[in-house]
Amino acid sequence: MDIFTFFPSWLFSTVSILLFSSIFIYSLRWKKTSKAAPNLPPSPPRLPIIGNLHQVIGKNFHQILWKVSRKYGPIMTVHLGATPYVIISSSEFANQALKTHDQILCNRPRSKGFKRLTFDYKDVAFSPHADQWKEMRKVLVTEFLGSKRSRLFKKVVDTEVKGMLDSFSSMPLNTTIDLDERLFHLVTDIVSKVAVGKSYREETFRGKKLKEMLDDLVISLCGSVSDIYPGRLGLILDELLGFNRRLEKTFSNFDAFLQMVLDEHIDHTGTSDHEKDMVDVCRSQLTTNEMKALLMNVLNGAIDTTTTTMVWTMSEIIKNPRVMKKLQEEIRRCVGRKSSVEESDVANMPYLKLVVKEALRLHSTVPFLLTRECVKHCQIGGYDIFPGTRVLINAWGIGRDPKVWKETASIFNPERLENVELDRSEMIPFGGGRRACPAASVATQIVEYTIANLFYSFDWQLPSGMKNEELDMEEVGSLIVVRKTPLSLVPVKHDWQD
Ligand code: HEM
Repeated sequence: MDIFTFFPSWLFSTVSILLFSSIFIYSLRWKKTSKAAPNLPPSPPRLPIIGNLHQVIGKNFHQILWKVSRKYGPIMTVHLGATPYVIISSSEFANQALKTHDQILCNRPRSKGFKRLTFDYKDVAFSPHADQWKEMRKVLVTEFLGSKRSRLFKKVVDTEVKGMLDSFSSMPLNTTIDLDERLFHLVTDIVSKVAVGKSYREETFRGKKLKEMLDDLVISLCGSVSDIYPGRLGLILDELLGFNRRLEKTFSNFDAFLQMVLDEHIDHTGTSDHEKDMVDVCRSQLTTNEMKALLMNVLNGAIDTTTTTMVWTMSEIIKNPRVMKKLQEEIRRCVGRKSSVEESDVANMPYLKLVVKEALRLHSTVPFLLTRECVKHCQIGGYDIFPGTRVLINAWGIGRDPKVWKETASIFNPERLENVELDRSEMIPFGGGRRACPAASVATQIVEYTIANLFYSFDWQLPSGMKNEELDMEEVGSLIVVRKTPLSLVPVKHDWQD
């Protein structure tokens, strides 16, 4: 008795075909999956629940992860809480992320803080890569950073820088100035006057000054536990730790402040075109929430970054008397005897440009570029990056990488950049690709112009006979890297008889 006795032959053939084809398909799929077994970036050992948090929390995140990358490689995965982050620490892989895969790594992750403080992703910096982002970036570039506002920018920068120089000149001899504070005032006044027509720096709003509101904003943008513990645990912890309450308070204060700013623009209709600030020109193109989100980006993105870049540049010049002498010779030769440097003079100061660039190389004030999120599978350095993966690029480390900048990487030497073409993400203080900082050129010009004026009019000394070379350069901060101790200097009016 054979099997055919019980089953009709057609049924047997059908079952056999089905069986063989499923074995075939299964084996193909198995082959395919085993071939596609993900090749994930190496990862340092981590603890349950907290991942690698204990290694980075409370420390200079960029420095710690730079050290870890020396052991685990220029692309690695670290776990912050329950969320893996791919960390890129070489110009080669940064170039792959920002140029080759720019279209794939152009998203920003969603976050409770971002969502609330950007009025539901109406801004440029934190919104996902979508049409809304494109539109808002276009408005920012044309209405704030572009040629339409350049006349106002020039006038405001000129007036504010000259006002600062005059205030230094009128101080009693040997007065020590806190440059961190003074340059913060300068940049706040410039940015506020171009964006909203006046500086609100001295005003108090709901018991807070603008600086305090901006500091609260940064904490609330990044402090949500649910960003690294998605799901119920994060939500509960945000509530228990008071994050939700703080976020609402920060939002409510900032929203009310921005509403007041917008209300004050209602009767600005008569302002002439070149006197119009950003709000004047954008109000008719944007909804109220879009306008507020854009202002949030401008105030939050422009002030601390530009101030800190000026402070680090000054610090490096002061610490290196050879550079200071050469720079002052260039500026004074170029300008001659005038009351101050004009904007057009700066074009003839190649050494100044190298000095600012070299300071940006060593001091990426935003040490990690704003977090990217992968939208489609790609490979970097041969490792798989899957959709949804968060990617952090260590711009601070890349600017100091001895593989690119040789063993003298950490030494401030502007001449190293003379006649050097940089096109492979060797230094990325403004990021790269479509999400790069749209203000790189404007910010650099403001820094160059301010530095030129400071070193034209004054010879700077450290207080209490401290030697220049002894200036402390210790850093603090993870979102923005600032000096640990303020930069205190004594301005000495330059004596042209010398
Ligand atoms: C020296 C000063 C500045 C530095 C070092 C700096 C640095 C950066 C960096 C590193 C990024 C992230 C780029 C990336 O993810 O690839 C960024 C983004 C951004 N910056 Fe700046 N920035 C500066 C000044 C400014 C100013 C003056 C503004 C004024 C509006 C500004 C507005 C923005 C915006 C809107 C973004 C987000 C771009 C996007 O996601 O499309 N920044 N900046």
